[in-house]
Amino acid sequence: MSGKLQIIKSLGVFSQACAKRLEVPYCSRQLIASRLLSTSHIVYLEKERAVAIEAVERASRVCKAVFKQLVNEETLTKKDKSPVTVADFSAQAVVNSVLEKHFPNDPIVGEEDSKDLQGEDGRVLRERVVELVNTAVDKPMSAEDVLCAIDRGQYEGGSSGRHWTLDPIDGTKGFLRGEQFAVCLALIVDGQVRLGVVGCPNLPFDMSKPEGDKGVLAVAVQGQGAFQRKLNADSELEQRIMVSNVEDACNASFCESVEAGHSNHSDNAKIAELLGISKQSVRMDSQCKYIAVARGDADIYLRLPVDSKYVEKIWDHAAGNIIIHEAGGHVTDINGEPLDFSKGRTLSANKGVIAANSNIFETVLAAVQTTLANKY
Ligand SMILES: Nc1ncnc2c1ncn2[C@@H]1O[C@H](COP(=O)(O)O)[C@@H](OP(=O)(O)O)[C@H]1O
Ligand SMILES: [Mg+2]
Ligand SMILES: [Mg+2]
Ligand SMILES: [Mg+2]
Repeated sequence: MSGKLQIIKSLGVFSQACAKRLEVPYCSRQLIASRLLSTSHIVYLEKERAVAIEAVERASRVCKAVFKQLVNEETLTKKDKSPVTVADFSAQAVVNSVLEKHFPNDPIVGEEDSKDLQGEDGRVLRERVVELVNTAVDKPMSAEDVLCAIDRGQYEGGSSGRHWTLDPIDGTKGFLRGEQFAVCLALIVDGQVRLGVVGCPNLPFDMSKPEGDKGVLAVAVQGQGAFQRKLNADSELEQRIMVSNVEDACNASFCESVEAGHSNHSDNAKIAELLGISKQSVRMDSQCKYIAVARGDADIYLRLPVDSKYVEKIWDHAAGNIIIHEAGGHVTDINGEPLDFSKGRTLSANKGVIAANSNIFETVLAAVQTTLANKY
């Protein structure tokens, strides 16, 4: 099939799928299609999008099941890190085996590895993980299969070809507290993030109804906008999400990590003061912060370095990064540089992260640079 024919064929399916999501009338669909035909960088990842959603939904179910058991056994405050580790490993095995089934040649940069599950020392943990994984996959997996699936995440990443990056539970501490955490999966092609899916099991679907339905799945493909749907719901209906349109930074609200060790709360506060922000920051774990900005619940996400040594990991930012961009916002590091996902497993070319709606981004960046002048 010629390149052009392939594009047209893809667009046919794209507009059907897109129309389902957007619920736009046919004439608007034609407009979308003609706009896409006139651009030179059409990215069409319908299968990848569907598979990534399935993988994230399955893994999110496993995480919720682990948490329910913790609560039921009243072990949440007593246990050490191992229950989380069980969920982390299980979620990574589930996502990686879904990816392997559909894209056997795609390498994966995943946060976890199977070291702690090996040998006699890892037996108890391993058995628990194998049991959990088998509640979430179609074909039974042996212990060896599970360890292998986890270790498919050892890819070194880089600037050429395509690979996935996975954070099976982002916001481990939030997960343990029963607060926000996220299952985050992204596809990187030639160093650029092209697709991101973030499952947020504890995030209210509608922030104006904090006690209402919880569980959000946010998804974006480059050039196709950002959407949210209910996580693990019967309906696949999607709503387009957009960043806020706040124009004056002093009216903005910002979010930051709960953990002061992950983002510098005192520098964040100085920046807020410089911008004339009077609203209290919203503290939240995980890439749920990116989703909060992408759908306008908050206007700014600040992740300022705590020390000069820490290097951010690609799985902590890839999915959130594309969702913000596709929702109409901006993301850079503290120097105004785009996050560079082509350097391997880490964001070694970047320091810190700033995300905001496009209206106020430059003002926020200027305040960050004034506050941090020569610090890093
Ligand atoms: N010193 C540090 N600075 C910034 N991020 C850090 C950090 N130490 C750990 N992290 C990362 O912060 C992530 C959580 O971010 P947040 O505070 O926004 O919830 C962790 O992801 P995991 O929970 O997946 O391990 C971890 O990768
Ligand atoms: Mg993480
Ligand atoms: Mg993690
Ligand atoms: Mg971790």
